[in-house]
Amino acid sequence: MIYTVTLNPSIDYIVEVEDFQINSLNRMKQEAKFPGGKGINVSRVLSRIGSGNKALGFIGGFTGSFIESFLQAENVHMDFTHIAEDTRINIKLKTGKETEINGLGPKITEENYQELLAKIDRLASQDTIVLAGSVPPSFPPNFYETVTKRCAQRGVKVVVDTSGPSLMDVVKHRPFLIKPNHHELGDLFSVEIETVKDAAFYAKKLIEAGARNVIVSMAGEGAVLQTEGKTYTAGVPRGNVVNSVGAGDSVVAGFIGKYTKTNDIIQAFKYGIAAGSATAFSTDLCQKQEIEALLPQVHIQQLEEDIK
Ligand SMILES: Nc1ncnc2c1ncn2[C@@H]1O[C@H](COP(=O)(O)OP(=O)(O)O)[C@@H](O)[C@H]1O
Ligand SMILES: O=P(O)(O)OC[C@H]1O[C@](O)(COP(=O)(O)O)[C@@H](O)[C@@H]1O
Repeated sequence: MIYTVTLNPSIDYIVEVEDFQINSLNRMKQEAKFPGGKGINVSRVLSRIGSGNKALGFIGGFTGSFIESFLQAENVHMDFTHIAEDTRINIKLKTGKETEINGLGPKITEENYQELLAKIDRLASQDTIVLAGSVPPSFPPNFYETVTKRCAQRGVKVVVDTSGPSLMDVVKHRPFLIKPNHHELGDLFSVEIETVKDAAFYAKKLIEAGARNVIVSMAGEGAVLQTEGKTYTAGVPRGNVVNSVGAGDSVVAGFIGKYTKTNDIIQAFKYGIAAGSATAFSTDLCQKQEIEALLPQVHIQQLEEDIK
């Protein structure tokens, strides 16, 4: 079974304003509310592609109830830990450009923390855990490292999609997959990543530090998969980007859902990239048929200079 963990879920409030003016009253052209948070997005896409999964994490208040009802209606399985404060609301402002304002998130108590850890400690070697998104301010900043270490010791496959320096502490515990985008990867090494070759160079550094597979997504510019021996690149499909929120999460879901079924890393990479683009081209997260329609446009190539 695949478990996703969202420490800091959100309602993603998508607001479209035409001709946005600062310092004056703007009226919305369109609005939509979706459950958000990276692990929850991964769970929603996994459910849509028929991969059994369960969403873990913290949920609370009226915002939390909205998320639970929404997920229930989509038949996403959940085992959330309930907290006292409201789950946050993240604003995604579309004004021709995409501006995001993400909330801080509620307080998580020590008791909440221990309840979640106990659930995670029940996972076993046939399971995969996806740790995705930011760590709430009231939380131990090394949480992902702690969980990766504990899970890896029991043979659980660990997937981590987060940013910041804590990622370097995670990789030494041999996670199965990490998926930074090229900005996040660049920030880790204090460099600008502009080309697929740059991305491959720094992805190899993460492999040398312990990660087993690294996907670097570069939005419309393609993606790199670095394994322990080989480097693959993917060209992304061309299309009209409608809402790229959750595109990276869809890459993770498509990859891990396909890999769990086939054990084929290249097919999984291809499916992940098609899922990312299918989400970028739609208002909400992608549907299975949208992913599969894009598959013929995703071309995977192996780069020649592989590491040993
Ligand atoms: N302009 C685009 N055209 C086609 N696909 C895109 C575009 N932007 C994003 N995607 C898809 O979404 C995936 C993730 O996007 P990216 O912005 O790199 O990650 P994140 O959402 O984590 O920041 C890409 O690998 C690609 O499949
Ligand atoms: O936990 P963070 O880093 O604040 O991010 C949460 C946000 O990321 C998302 O999961 C989208 O992530 P991506 O666009 O990177 O795939 C939103 O649903 C949510 O609002």
